[in-house]
Amino acid sequence: MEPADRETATGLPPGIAAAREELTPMLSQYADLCAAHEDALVLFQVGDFYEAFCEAAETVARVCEVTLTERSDSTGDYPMAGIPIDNAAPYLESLLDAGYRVALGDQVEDAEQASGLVDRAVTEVITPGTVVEDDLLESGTTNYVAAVAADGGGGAGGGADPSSETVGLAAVDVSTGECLVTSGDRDAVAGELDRIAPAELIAGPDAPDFDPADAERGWTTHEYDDRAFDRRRATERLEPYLPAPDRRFDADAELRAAGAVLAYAEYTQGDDGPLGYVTRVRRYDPRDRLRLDAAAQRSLELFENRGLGASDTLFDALDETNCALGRRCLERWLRRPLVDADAIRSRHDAVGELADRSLAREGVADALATAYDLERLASRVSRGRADARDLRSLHRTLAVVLELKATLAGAEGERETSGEARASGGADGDGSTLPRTDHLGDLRDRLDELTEVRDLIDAAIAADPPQEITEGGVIREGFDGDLDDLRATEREGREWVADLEASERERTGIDSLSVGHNQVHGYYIEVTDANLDRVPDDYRRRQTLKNSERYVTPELKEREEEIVGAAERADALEYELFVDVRERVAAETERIQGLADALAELDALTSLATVAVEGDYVRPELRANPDGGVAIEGGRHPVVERTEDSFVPNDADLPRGSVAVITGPNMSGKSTYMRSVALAIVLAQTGSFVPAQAASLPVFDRLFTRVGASDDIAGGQSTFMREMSELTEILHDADADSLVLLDEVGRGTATTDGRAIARAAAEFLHDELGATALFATHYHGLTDLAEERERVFNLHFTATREDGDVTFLHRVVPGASSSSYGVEVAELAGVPGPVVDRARDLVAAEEAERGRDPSGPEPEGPTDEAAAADEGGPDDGDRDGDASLREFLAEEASEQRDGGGPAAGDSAAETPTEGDRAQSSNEADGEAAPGSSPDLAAALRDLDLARMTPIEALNALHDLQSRADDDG
Ligand SMILES: Nc1ncnc2c1ncn2[C@@H]1O[C@H](COP(=O)(O)OP(=O)(O)OP(=O)(O)O)[C@@H](O)[C@H]1O
Repeated sequence: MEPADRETATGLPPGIAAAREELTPMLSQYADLCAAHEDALVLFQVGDFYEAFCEAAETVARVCEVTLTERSDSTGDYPMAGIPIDNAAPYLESLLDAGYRVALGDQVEDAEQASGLVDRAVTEVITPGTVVEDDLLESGTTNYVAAVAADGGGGAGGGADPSSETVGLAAVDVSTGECLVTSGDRDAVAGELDRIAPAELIAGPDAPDFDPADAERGWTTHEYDDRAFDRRRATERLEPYLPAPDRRFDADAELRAAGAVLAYAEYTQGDDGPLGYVTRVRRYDPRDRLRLDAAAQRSLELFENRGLGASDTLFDALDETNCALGRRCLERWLRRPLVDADAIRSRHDAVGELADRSLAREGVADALATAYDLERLASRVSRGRADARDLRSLHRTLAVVLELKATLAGAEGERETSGEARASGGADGDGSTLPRTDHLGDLRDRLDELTEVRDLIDAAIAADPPQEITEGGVIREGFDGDLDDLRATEREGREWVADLEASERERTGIDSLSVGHNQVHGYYIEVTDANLDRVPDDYRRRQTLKNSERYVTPELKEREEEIVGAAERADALEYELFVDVRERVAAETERIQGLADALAELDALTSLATVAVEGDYVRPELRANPDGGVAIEGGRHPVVERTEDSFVPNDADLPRGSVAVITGPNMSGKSTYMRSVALAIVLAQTGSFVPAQAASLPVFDRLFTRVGASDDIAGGQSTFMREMSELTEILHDADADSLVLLDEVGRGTATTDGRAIARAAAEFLHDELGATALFATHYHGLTDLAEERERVFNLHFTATREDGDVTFLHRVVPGASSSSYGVEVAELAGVPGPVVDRARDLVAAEEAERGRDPSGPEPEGPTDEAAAADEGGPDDGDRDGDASLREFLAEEASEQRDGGGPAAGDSAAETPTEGDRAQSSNEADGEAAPGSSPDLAAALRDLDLARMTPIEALNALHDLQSRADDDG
């Protein structure tokens, strides 16, 4: 959106401002609301429509694709555009998507009762982070608005020392009332923001810049009234939410962020005072959870998958939840796996119990599937936005609680027998009652039946009420005596009218006489012209039609007034009674939210149990010894196994603090293997079972991943620089309680530099940090680290060649790979024979060159040769120089990127230039083969392999092949 466009559409549109003095009272009211909401586009209720005027109208017409019309009054003509209130959601969504905040200027008094201009006020400001409308929200995901504030150190322009700075972060989900508060240094808070993934971020005056320049961060950032971040104001703001707020937080920055985010939330909800349903303002410490930053979440494809289908994520593999509450809970759990071993075991207990007892599990799942979104219902009730149908939904969900309790019910004695059942293997068939574990037992206790609320709704609200709450039919008969009397009067009156036709026909002898009703004249008696002579004296003419006359009688008039009066009073009374019932339910918001939490957890656990059973997962044993490592038997990748016909399980045995260097051909399964190990950790610490035959796992505090540049391209932003800054972060922050995954680190630069960086990083991880690490690499020279370092060992993947076909076994085996198979893989992919032959020659030439000229581009050093000698594999020469086709070309490409000059770190004097290299190769080759025509060779050299995805590389090879065919 153009800034100019935003300026004229939000706040007071210039066209209205220009005419401000002459405006009619209604447009003047519009102008006032616009002026009070400078950062929002005001939609102004006029009857059944939301209207906007002048420049704002133009924006609404364009964004919502509605017609731009004109409003003309005595003061002039104004462009106008409107959207129907009944079906506003899709239009509001378009405005939000276009980056607008929308203030709803609603009529706040009954138009019929208003004397003069109807009063209007902004009842809600809809913003991406604070929407509460179900139509605009995804049911299974949380929607946070967050605020950041900073104490000490350097703020945005402060220039002081950022290391002494504490950044406070508060996030609130306005649709459910959840509010989280934490603090840390800049990086920690940036990590938390990635985890929370707010839809909107508001920044305090001194907050560091967390602008999502990085396209992967989806939130919009904007400034909000600085005063909201003031310590005193924030304290006052927080008082209704939690007593003595200044003693509840660890840092002023937390308190100020929390005060500001709630001020903003209140503002968007119409500035009507504290939000009664925000009852759970919780402070947390990020260190109490497994820390997974955005890079780890992304590369492990927890919630997003760029390569495969969008639904091929870990979350999708785990999501067998039955209701929106459970889905959001599971998402929260997966974003913040636990680090407390007892808490993890407790979840495993519950999952195990639910997994063991299929009938009970299915019973729980079926019951939960009928539960409504209690959290959002509770917040609607509390905000006074719930209608009678919402209360009925609440009632139905409370009935589910009874069912669940019955399913989970366990007599006290049964818990004792459960110990025996588990000890004896626990396979007790089914039909036995849950719960046997403390965790499920506690959950059952937390399932608050809320009997009073259920009974109240049942007694008060009609079984199938209309959506509208002002037009009657909402309150059940028998709930209120006065209402019943009024409805009886109305009913009797209508019955009297219904009988009137028959009695008047009899009295007058007019068989065609009829009784009817219309909006304008009310009840009438209609007589055709042919019978007018028989009309009695007490009939008063009301209306003359073409062939008939309509009459009333004094009694009919009286009855009509009685009926209308009773109906109006009954409707008004119903509304009052409804509001009263809603307020009484709202008084129990906290209990309803407590129940919602319990249902959500139960659903998440049931989902994990279902996945465990259906996916053949095993309960991981948590290492009691804090120094224990990872031991997985027959581990699988939970997402890849769903897309591969035959997934090959692999073992993993990683002592604590060890570094596994993993080599093997492209596509052999290195990345998949490393991720399987990391995902087992994430799953286990989330409380899930893991896809393996057996697993014994430690509890890690942090999980870091760094995947090669080509695997992580996001909108062209992946650069070697970024790769290095992520590596820096890992080397800075990882420790003995971290699991680190490094996938082809260093491949975004020249080979010499890349392998040097990879080696140095591996050494540092091992020597200085003691982190447990998996390190996949094509730099075979790295494998000799195993000889030099105590806790470094090699693993590799192999391929077999049979009848010219290479088959990837996807099986991990100890030791270093003997070949990178780069050229073979190229051949397999269909690269033309002459290109493959030429590549082999180039490999050989490079090795020969290194052998001849010790001052040439840096070989791996003596350690490489030692390893090669030890290994004695079939392709020892390969290992020495990392001379796969791919790397050679990558080196070429990176040199070319650097302007055709020597790669960084190489000696300028001794590195051949691009031209030299091409020439010498041609000379070495003698006659140019068809495939090595200068064009083709140049095209091959031009390929920027370090920046290509495998598919792009294959396509490029395909093109080259076609060209070679043409040449040939
Ligand atoms: N254990 C396995 N069982 C079956 N198929 C597997 C297994 N591991 C990997 N694969 C398949 O092989 C493909 C390539 O695996 P992966 O990306 O892990 O290879 P890689 O060795 O990391 O490749 P590169 O070095 O090119 O990055 C996967 O997409 C998957 O389809």
